[in-house]
Amino acid sequence: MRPSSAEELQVASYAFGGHYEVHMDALRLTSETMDRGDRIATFMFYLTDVEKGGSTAFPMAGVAARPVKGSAVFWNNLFSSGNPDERTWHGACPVIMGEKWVANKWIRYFDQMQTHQCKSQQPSQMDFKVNGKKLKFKQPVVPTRR
Ligand SMILES: O=C(O)CCC(=O)C(=O)O
Ligand SMILES: [Fe+2]
Repeated sequence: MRPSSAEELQVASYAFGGHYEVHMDALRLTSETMDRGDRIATFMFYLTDVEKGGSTAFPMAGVAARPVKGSAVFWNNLFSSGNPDERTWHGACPVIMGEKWVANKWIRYFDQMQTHQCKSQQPSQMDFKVNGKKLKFKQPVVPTRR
C-alpha cells in the first residue's frame, strides 16, 4: 500500500460506555473523495489495553478484535473495482471498564493504482457518478504503469 495520500492519523478515545455505531469506513465517491479516492484500506492501532469491553466488531464477517496495546487491525474496505466490501461493516463495542484509545490511518485509493491492477468488477471510468452526474478526475481512473 502506498500511504502518501493517506489521511492524517486520527486519534480517538472512549471512556465508560463509549462506543461507535456500526459503519463502513468507505466514504463512497463524493466531492470529498474526488482528489484522493475512497478509503481503500484502514489501519487501526490500539493505543491502550481495555479492561473490559471496547472490542471492534465486524458483524458481517463474524469477527471481533480485542484492543491490545501496541497491536493493530488492517483491512481492505474496497474491492479492486473501488466498490465497498460489505463485510467491512464494523463498530466499537461499549467500554465497560477502563479507557480506550485508538488511532486510525485511512489509506486512499488513487495512490494504489500504480501497484494494484484492477480486476473483476472494474467499472469503466464513465460509471462513476455523483448525484447522477459523471465525474471528472484529477488523476486517471485507469491504472497506468510507470
Ligand atoms: O474504536 C474502534 O474500535 C473503531 C473505530 C472506528 O471504526 C473508526 O473510528 O472509524
Ligand atoms: Fe471505522
